[in-house]
Parts: sequence; structure tokens; C-alpha cells
Amino acid sequence: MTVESLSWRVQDKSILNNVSFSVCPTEFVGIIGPNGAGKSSLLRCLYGVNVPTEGEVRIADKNILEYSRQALAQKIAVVLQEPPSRFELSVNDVIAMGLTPQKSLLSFDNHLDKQKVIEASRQVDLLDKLHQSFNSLSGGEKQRAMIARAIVQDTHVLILDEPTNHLDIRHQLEVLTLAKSLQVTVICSMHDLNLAATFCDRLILLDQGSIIAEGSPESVLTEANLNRVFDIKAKVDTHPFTQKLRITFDLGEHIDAD
Ligand SMILES: Nc1ncnc2c1ncn2[C@@H]1O[C@H](COP(=O)(O)OP(=O)(O)OP(=O)(O)O)[C@@H](O)[C@H]1O
Repeated sequence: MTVESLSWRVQDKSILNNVSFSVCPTEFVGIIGPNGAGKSSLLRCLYGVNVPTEGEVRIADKNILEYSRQALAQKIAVVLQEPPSRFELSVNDVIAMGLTPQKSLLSFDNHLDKQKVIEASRQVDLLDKLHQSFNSLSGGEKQRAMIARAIVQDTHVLILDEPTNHLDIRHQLEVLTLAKSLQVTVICSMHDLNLAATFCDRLILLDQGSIIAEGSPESVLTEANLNRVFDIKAKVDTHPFTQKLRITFDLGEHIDAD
């Protein structure tokens, strides 16, 4: 996926300014930045809901706006911050909806399809809830069901908008570990900088619609960048378990981060 000189304006307000980057196959890219920085707006451009005012998003060297809805759904699976609440369906049926883009209009679910749904529900720890109604799931369980739906969609690109919203810490780690293990390209907006440091190969730091820094977690999650963009005092050192970066922060009253 390549994003080229992308700008997006609404009602004469500039939300995204001249954003460019490329994502390599199987790379796990995190989009970070403060509230209102433009993370969700950028993701919506990547899956074709926001139409860029300037620039374009390309997959396999073709503008995504030139793909049909079904063709795009064969390329990109999306899990949003808030799971839809209108599904009067079982968990099994919601997950099985992920199979639709790969199928022709009149085909029925076969044994392999059923196996895919069972396997995905097992991966997100919902096997025992397959026959429960989707609406009766907790917020975190709904989120995991939507991730299972994205898994069965079987695309090369997975876009996750704050996927750990609603999840307890164990499920946060499990869902991100699972996303990383899928060996697909993942583009994921995140607020938790420690999870971003642990799971992402590359980070894009957005502020007021522009890329402030891009690169390895070590090059992006610097104390100077974090202090500037989030207006906090940050300390960056090494996580004792993972040996990745660990970020601790404060409004500046308790630490001296000079
Ligand atoms: N359709 C729209 N019409 C008007 N303004 C919009 C629209 N969509 C987004 N915005 C504005 O664009 C800015 C960026 O919003 P966006 O949701 O992309 O930020 P974000 O980085 O995802 O924020 P958060 O971390 O709070 O989820 C915000 O100021 C928002 O109000």
C-alpha cells in the first residue's frame, strides 16, 4: 500500500496535510498521535470511505477508488473502534460475514467455511460463544468477534482502528500478538504507546494532520517527540521483559525528563 501526497479537507477545514508513506507486505505499522490528530481520518482514506481532496492511496499500483466494493473487501479487512451494535445475529453469523467478499452471490457456506469460522473464533477466544447473539456480548467480546470476522476475510491488508479499545490487558496483548502472527500487512491506530513500541515494526506519528515523525519505534518514540506532541514529560527506557522500549510519562510534576 502506498499513500501519496494525501490531503483531506472537510468544510474548508484541513484535516490531513500532504501525507505520504508506503507499507511493505507483512509490515505492522502503528499510527499514533494525540486526540484529533487525524488517525481515524487517515485510516478511513486507506479503506476508501474518505475520498482524498488531493493525492491517492494505491494497492498493487492501482488507486483504491478504482476497485469495486467487493474487490476492495478482498484486499482490505477493517476493524473499527466501536463494533456495530445493530447485529441481530449470532456470533457465528457475524464472523461468517467475513467470508462474503470471497464468495459469489449464490454460493453457500461449505465445510471449509465453517472450519474457518470455528478456527477464527478459537483464535479470539470466543469458541464457546458462537451461538450466543452478537448483541449480548460484552464490549471486549464484540471487538474480538469483529477481529475474527476480519481473520476469515483472509485479506493481505488488515486495518485496525484502536483495536484494543474495550479489551482487558490480557486480551490487548493476545489480540495484537494474533494480528502480528497473521503474516499480513497491519496498519493500526493506537493510543497505548507501550503497546505500539512492543508490536509495531514502524510508527507514524501524526499531529494536526501532518506526519511529525516516521520510522522505527526507537526513532519515533523519543522523549523530545513525545514531550512536544503530547505535551507531557516522557521517559523512555527498556522494558524489563520484552527488551523493547518502555515509556513512562507524567504531566511534569513528578519527573524531571531533561
Ligand atoms: N466528517 C468530518 N467532518 C468534520 N470534521 C471531521 C470529520 N471527520 C473528522 N473530523 C475532524 O478531524 C479531526 C481529526 O479527527 P480523527 O477522528 O481523524 O482524529 P483521531 O486522531 O482519530 O482522534 P482520536 O484519537 O480522538 O480518535 C478532528 O478535529 C475531527 O473533529
